[in-house]
Amino acid sequence: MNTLSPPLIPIVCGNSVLTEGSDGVGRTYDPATGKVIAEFARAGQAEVDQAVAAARKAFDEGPWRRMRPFERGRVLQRIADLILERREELVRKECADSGKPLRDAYWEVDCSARFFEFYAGAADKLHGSSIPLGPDWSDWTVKDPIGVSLHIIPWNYPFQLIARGVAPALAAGCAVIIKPSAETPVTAYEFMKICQEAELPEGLVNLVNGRGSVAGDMLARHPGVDQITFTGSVPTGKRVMVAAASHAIPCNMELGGKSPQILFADADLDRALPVIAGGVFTHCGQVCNAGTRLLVERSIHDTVVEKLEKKIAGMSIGAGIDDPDLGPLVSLAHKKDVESFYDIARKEGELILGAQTPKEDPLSGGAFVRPGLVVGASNAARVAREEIFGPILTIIPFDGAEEAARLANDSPFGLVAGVHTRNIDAALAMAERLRVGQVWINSFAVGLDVEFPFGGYKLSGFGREKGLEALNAYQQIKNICVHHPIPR
Ligand SMILES: NC(=O)C1=CN([C@@H]2O[C@H](COP(=O)(O)OP(=O)(O)OC[C@H]3O[C@@H](n4cnc5c(N)ncnc54)[C@H](O)[C@@H]3O)[C@@H](O)[C@H]2O)C=CC1
Repeated sequence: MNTLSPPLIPIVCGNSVLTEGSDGVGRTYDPATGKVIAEFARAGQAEVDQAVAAARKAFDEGPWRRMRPFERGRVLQRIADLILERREELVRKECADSGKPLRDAYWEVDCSARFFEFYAGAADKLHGSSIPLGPDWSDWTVKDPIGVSLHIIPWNYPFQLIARGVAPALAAGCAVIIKPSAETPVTAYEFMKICQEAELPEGLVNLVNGRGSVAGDMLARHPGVDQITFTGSVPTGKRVMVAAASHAIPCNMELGGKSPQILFADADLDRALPVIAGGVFTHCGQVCNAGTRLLVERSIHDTVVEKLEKKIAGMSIGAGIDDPDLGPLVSLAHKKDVESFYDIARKEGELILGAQTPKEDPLSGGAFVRPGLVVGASNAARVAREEIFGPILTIIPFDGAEEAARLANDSPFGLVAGVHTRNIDAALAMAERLRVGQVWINSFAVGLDVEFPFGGYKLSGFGREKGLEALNAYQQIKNICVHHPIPR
């Protein structure tokens, strides 16, 4: 055996582990070094059909949805425990595959365990309601699992986004198929091993690796799939919606954003600026809810730019495993896309720092970029409207709350927003006006945050993940109405 060959990640359909797929073999790279870390079997129609058949059988004939809900909860709790037992191994694998700094990978794995804990506790609390129709009638609702749920996962949080969707789907009684990003398939297979160890029924969770435009599209169109949860870009999300429409199934869409952080002059800058920087530079800006549009009250604009410039000039850049401030981007292809925005920024305003990585730079072999600030660009500029998915913060001044609200809402997206001020009345008034799915006041995307609903307005998508609201995507409501006249 050649011990130097990279490991091969299979497709898993029920109990069948397929090391070959009809769409050939893909490779995944460590973005810090450009080295291949694993190969994976790419699914075509045959494997997609097999995975859907396994999931269908598990849902239609298997024990899962007939189990008592608390027993389903116990299995989910076992998955949470196994994730925490394997924490170190998962963190290292995620670091190497996605490039994220060590502390972000710890967050990702811990958060994933929290999703399973949270929905373990929710499994036996999926109540219906009773509806009063008057004497001689009884009417109530029950919540049925929706069926086979497809999870199309992006590359930025490959493990956590599996947990975010799969945990509520399983709690609700569904069977699932996971389609990881071809950029980051490594920890999805680790998740399958955990499911096996937790003794999930055969076929309840299936793994289909492959290209989005091939395996992803085939899965989304497959008549055996009942629901889709998608996280990724707007153009791909629209393609998935068309595929879902071809067989009239519902989908949950989480499509990213260009989230505003509104900084009033009365804010405590020592508290606010680290939060603002964390909101944009975490995982090198490759976060759907990154706060990449900073709206600053004009009187403090120059001070804020100066302080942020100082902060980002001192940021360390390196391989995720060394836990730098900024790891590499996910791939060299994505680096090229992000770097194109440095040129756009120079045309639309002034780019502070953020130069392209020079050829002689020791980091130039990996997908590294330098963080940048853009000033002097308007809210209509591409750097203020498009999701760059890199470490670039666009800073725009405003005069008064009216203008701040107008600028914040003048975006095709509406995922989250941050408001930084000492005046809680002003913050709450602003929160009311913002057309976004979530408002952070004097904070931004902190904690393991599995408890509250998350999702966007406008192009950021629809449907809600996380919290108890997420369960709605995986259940359908059945109404039962009984006429039973009682002799009186
Ligand atoms: N909102 C978010 O959290 C994310 C947003 N993005 C944005 O998307 C941009 C491009 O990144 P990509 O990885 O190319 O994202 P993408 O949106 O193309 O891919 C997301 C997932 O969809 C799958 N996919 C692709 N085409 C498909 C199709 N026709 N049918 C079914 N599934 C399909 C991919 O294989 C992957 O698993 C990024 O630069 C970023 O702006 C990327 C990742 C996460």
